[in-house]
Amino acid sequence: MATDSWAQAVDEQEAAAESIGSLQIKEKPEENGTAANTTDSSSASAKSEAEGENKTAEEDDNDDKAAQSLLNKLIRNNLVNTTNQVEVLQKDPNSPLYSVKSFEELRLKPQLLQGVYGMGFNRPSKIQETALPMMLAEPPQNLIAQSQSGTGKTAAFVLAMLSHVDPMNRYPQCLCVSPTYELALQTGKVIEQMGKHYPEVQLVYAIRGNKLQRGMKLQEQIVIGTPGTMLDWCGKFKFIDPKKIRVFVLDEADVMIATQGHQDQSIRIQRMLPKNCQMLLFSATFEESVWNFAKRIVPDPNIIKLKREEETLDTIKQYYVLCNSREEKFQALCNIYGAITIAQAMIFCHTRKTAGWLAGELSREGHQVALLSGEMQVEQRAAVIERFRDGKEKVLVTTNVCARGIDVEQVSVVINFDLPIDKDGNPDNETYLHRIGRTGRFGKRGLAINMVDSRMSMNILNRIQQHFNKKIEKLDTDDLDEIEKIAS
Ligand SMILES: Nc1ncnc2c1ncn2[C@@H]1O[C@H](COP(=O)(O)OP(=O)(O)OP(=O)(O)O)[C@@H](O)[C@H]1O
Repeated sequence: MATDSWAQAVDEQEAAAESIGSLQIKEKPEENGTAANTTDSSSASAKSEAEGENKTAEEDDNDDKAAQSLLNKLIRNNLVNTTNQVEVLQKDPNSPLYSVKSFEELRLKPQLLQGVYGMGFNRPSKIQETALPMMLAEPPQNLIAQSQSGTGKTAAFVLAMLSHVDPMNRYPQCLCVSPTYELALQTGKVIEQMGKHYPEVQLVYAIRGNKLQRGMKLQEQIVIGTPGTMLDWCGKFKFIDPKKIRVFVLDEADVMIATQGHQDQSIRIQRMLPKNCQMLLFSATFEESVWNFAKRIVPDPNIIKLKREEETLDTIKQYYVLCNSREEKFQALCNIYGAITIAQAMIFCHTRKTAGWLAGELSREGHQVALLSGEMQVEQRAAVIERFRDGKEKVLVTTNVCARGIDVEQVSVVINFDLPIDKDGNPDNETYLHRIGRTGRFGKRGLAINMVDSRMSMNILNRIQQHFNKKIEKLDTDDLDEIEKIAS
């Protein structure tokens, strides 16, 4: 069912490689802080400089306190969820959490129903209600599915894998590939929780550092991992017999396709799978060229696609703060620090270098922050995420390595210290959506605050607004009335 057209599409794509720019490797950004971080003599900058000169230090201090207290209020108000907010949303046909069906009507195995209810889920979300019948149909059908961040995609494909496994067979039957180590671990946890009452089904992690003895054959039915290790386990080490795989899931499928290394590895795995293996591709975003490529590699797919205006979640309020330089952004961040630590916050930087610098400066100011970036050892990264998830750290400074999938319910604020841009300096709309989607999980409210420090970054912000056709309001921390209005 799966392999031929994927391979063919890849060959075609390789032949046409030069013309498909968006499917080429996205290099790790180097310190470009550069364009975005250097001061620009924009009129906005000049205005705020002039205003700054007219203030005494004492007035500045008062402004900071007032701004901070109002921001606190704003964040608190955004955080307050009525207890039945999710239930209300699930009855609103316009909400991505809406469903007409119950989990029982989705005909899940009793052990899985127990797992679902054990996790505190009452009703399926829209993507769960729509995708599950397609994924559980006989004969199995392929699916490419898009749904907003935090709307339950992981739970949907985890339920599909658990439903398809034959627990009597002691060998891998489902493979799930994630782009990062952290995400693979997190998805594994969901499988463990959801499969809690189905102990015959076992899971193993194909991730760096999980060393197996040569020659051994895995007995676990589900393998979750990152593409490189998964490929080695299927090919080089033969721990997995790929011919016995019935379900192949690509989580964050667009990045798996758009990043050359991941794409090559995923394709090489996919080429080893049987023709009737079910392919499931999930993401919150699919850029047009990636979408077209996905449709060519997945035979006869069912498709669930969002309209552009549906991609952003209304539950996440978006603002920007105007500054003059990187130092001013840092100062603005210090001013609102008290407010963002009411719950938990993630601060995104464009490069590892900026993230390291920012975490260092915040620590020097006496703020407790955690840092997570790509050059850290994977075990260190897992430990940082765990501490953050447990609420031991309130603020996580990071890069795009954490932009996708990470699900920490208490995150109420996302700050884009640097706006997301691609290697050509254009807005990276998909990454923007994934980053702000770290807040507002499953109907929770969230705040996204974008720090703008130059004419160039203002231009990027405007293009992001145009792309999603969604206004990003200015957050003027000097304007008490305005903030009161937002807060109410
Ligand atoms: N039916 C449900 N009822 C209540 N909570 C749910 C339900 N489905 C999922 N959740 C919870 O909602 C949160 C977000 O779900 P999940 O991580 O599956 O979203 P996602 O769509 O995969 O997000 P992302 O696009 O960021 O990867 C999780 O904490 C999950 O436990």
